[in-house]
Amino acid sequence: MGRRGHKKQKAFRRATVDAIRKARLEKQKGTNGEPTTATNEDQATSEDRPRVSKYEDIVKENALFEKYYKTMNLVPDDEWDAFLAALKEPLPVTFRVTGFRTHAFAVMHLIRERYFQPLQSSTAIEKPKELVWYPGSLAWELNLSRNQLRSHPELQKLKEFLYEQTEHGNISRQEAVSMIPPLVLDIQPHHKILDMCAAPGSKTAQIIECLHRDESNPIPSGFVIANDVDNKRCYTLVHQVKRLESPCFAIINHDASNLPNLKFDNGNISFDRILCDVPCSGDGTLRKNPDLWKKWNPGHAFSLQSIQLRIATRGIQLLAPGGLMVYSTCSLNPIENESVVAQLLQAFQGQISLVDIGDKLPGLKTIPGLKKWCIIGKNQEIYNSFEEVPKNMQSLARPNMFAPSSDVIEQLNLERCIRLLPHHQNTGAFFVALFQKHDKTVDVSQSTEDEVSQKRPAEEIVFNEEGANFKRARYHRENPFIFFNENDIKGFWKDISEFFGVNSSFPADQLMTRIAADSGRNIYFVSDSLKQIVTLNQDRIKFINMGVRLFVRTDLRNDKDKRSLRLAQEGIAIIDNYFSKRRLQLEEHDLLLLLAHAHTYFTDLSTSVQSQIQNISNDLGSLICSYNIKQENLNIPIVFVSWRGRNSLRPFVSHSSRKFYLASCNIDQIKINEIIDKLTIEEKTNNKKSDDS
Ligand SMILES: C[S@@+](CC[C@H](N)C(=O)[O-])C[C@H]1O[C@@H](n2cnc3c(N)ncnc32)[C@H](O)[C@@H]1O
Repeated sequence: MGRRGHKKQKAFRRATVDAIRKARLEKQKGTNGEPTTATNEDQATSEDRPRVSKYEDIVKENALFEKYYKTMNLVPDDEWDAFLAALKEPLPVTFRVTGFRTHAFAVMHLIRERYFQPLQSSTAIEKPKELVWYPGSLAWELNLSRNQLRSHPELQKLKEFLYEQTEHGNISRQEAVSMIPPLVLDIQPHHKILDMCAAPGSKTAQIIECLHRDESNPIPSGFVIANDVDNKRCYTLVHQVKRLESPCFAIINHDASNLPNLKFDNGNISFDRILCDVPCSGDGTLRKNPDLWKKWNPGHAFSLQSIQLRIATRGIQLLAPGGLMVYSTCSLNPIENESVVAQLLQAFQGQISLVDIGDKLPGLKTIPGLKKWCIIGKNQEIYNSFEEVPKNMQSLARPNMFAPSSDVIEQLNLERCIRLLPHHQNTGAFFVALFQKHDKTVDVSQSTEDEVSQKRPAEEIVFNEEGANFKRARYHRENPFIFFNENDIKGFWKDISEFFGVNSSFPADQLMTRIAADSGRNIYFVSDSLKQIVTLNQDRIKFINMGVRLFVRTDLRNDKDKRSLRLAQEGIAIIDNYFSKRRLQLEEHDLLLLLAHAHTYFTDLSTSVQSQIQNISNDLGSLICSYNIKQENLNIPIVFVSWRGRNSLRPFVSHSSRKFYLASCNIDQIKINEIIDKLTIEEKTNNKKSDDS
């Protein structure tokens, strides 16, 4: 190559790298350093922000983007204008009702009766639209534009309710297309599941819900290991999944492309289901991130393919024979989609194949994966094969980024992948491929040697200041997870279990703290499998969080006194199942009083509850309160913990839960707001009194 060629090549590389660095830096500022230009999950926060005028000024055009996708016939010719127009429109709000089935149906019933019903009579607004392909009628699309909100106060009420219930965890505002990958995985309660790139975690939450689909069993045998390379984003993930109160998940912090085998059951874990939702250039999120219009550049996809391929490759290695792995991106670019899929199918030839998911979700409009694509250079030149790529670009646009020859491609069945296009059902764009590992492939759990080099656990990969090169940084160590030993169970735990009447079948050896059993501030519970996983692997994998909190230590003077442990509301599913003493069955009168006040005197409670309290014992400490709200054909069981003081009862129920319960008891919204306002004042006065005393 001549001098001029070298110069040109250098200049092109520098421009591409600069663009990537800039995009990374901007992304780092916005989302804690994720090395992608967009994720599909920032909706809840970004939509609540006031619209920034700079977004309105953004010119939603990019000649390179348009030429690239038009040339490769990404959408049929006669749909091109609709496709482009949809990409320039803001995305409607979509949400799904979260949580386990009975509860989710109760929330949905309330939303329909209270908030959707009044909207039916209005002709001026768009009615809430069900996402028909989402099971159980639990996912919806809403038009909440400013004009709509202004013109219809009922819509404003719905917005407020959704906002509060999102805080509470009953609702997840999630982009419609992002709900698809967990649905095609067909998750069962016994599955061992890995979520490789999990933060911020809306798909992890969906997976955990599927794992708990049998509500009669609060501790399913399956589990979810949710991983993310970004330490900070792992804590967002903690926040997202904690509210599901499951003892069956663990969060780990590792580079997924290099994830060591996890020891389990005398071997290594091979996962039944894997979600591989890789970092991507994110041009499928243009509707939500309009600033991508000016940033779009083919270099993004070139630079990301390698990590996408490495993560997915590790996923296939960790998949059990017969298991399923879903690969997804919110990118339109075939370099990040079909090209990665094609390379995986060729690398694991005879071991994996694509599952046809076109018809898996009836009502969902999709197009099949592409079998032909091209690459575009910065100057709008189109290349259909590597031979056409000028030398100065050959280190970026690699041969494997092009579609394989037509005879090979026919055997790969790329048409079994699905693409979601924005104009088909008013969504973002998305790509999903589902792999199945053949039954006869070698099971990684049988191998004794780790196949991958293992990273030292106290290190993570971060971007340096320019955002381009990698460096290693040390992060703080997590406290270890310490399980109750025989002495703890025979001594310390015996007292507690007698106090609360804990069923003898309760597996107390699955209780753990982050310090020592008898002095940790919180006591958590994890499933049997997770206990095994953390015990066998915590010296080599960085576990961030796991399990559900059952007890919190209060400030009572005697540290070892059973009464100094308060029951934690987040462990209520386990508590309700195993704890038989210190329980109160409320009447509606009691429930309403307790929900409306910070403290309720015993003398104000129904005579039935007063006598139950007398029968329990004079010991201060936690009580478990239950009530069944009956709504037409629905029965909503409510169980919450409260603290028995000398003369009064104090429920530990958040404001958003109180609002939900009050609404379920048919209390009017205005009245609910009044109640909560008064409660806030009461709580402040109480706090002031205790500060003063
Ligand atoms: C598209 S987002 C995932 C969204 C997530 N699945 C959800 O539904 O909420 C991609 C994630 O991959 C993470 N990531 C990037 N490189 C990674 C790697 N090498 N290993 C693990 N995670 C990685 C990013 O930190 C980011 O959180």
